[in-house]
Amino acid sequence: MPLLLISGFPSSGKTHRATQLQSAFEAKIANSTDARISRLTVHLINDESLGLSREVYHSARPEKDARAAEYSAVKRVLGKDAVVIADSLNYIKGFRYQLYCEAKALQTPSCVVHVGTPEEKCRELNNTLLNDPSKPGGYVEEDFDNLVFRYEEPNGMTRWDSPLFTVLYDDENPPIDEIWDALVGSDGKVKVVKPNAATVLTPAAPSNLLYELNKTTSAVLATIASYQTNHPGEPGGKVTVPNCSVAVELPATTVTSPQLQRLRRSFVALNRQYNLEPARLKSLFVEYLNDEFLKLG
Ligand SMILES: Nc1ncnc2c1ncn2[C@@H]1O[C@H](COP(=O)(O)OP(=O)(O)OP(=O)(O)O)[C@@H](O)[C@H]1O
Repeated sequence: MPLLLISGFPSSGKTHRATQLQSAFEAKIANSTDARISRLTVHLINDESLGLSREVYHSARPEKDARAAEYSAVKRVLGKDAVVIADSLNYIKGFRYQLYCEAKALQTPSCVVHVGTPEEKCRELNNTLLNDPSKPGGYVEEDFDNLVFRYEEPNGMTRWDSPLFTVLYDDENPPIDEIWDALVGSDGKVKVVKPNAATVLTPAAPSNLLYELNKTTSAVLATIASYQTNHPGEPGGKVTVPNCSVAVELPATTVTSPQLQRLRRSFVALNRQYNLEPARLKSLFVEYLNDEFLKLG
């Protein structure tokens, strides 16, 4: 069932918002006369529920393990009659993308709540937590700075970060009804997301998937390179890709070959674990590029 991803700076108030949403959702479920809704439960997954300390963010390996723990915890409950609130930093775009794919593969909606507390306020809250051993949380300064530096802000223009709700520190409550509507639907209609051919998980990944991913994405880059060669000094433009229903929409700024290669590599890394339909690879990559180009302007 639906997935709500919370994302925000360290000590920004993510758990504060997650518990507000959890209580509000539980009240809606308790008051519903629709059996499809009244059987739902709300699962809050965060560092506390997973027994993780903030120290995991001090070095790469434990942090990676912590993310893997969150990922499996979300996956474990996602298919059940549950509304899952993933209340963690969720600061890496690729990680949010993977969770989005998990939800989509189960034909269930997802959305992102960005806790938009400014950095200086987060620092103040963080210092208060550090000085109060009776409360959980608080990051040592070096980890706090590092996490803020690496934070990849959600972008509502991308499919995996939308719908996106931003909650400011002074907002008394998040937009609960709108979020509920995005996840569960109004008027007792439980939402079902149309599966995307690309994200339906099939039992066994084709063994040549990595080969196909590399071949297809390289072919798309070759088409873009040839377009750029034929249109020197002209950024922007629409590139028709052979045998693909979607065209590449180049941004107004010039995209260099290393930039394109970087995007290609991240697409391959993100998707190599999914059993993607080879026929959909090309359009999926083009859609991914277009999403990324939108950010370049
Ligand atoms: N909007 C707010 N209004 C009042 N208090 C808040 C608000 N946001 C956060 N706080 C307080 O700030 C502290 C940190 O909040 P919280 O634990 O929710 O942050 P977090 O983002 O979940 O932290 P972490 O990054 O460690 O998971 C808590 O004491 C919380 O009560």
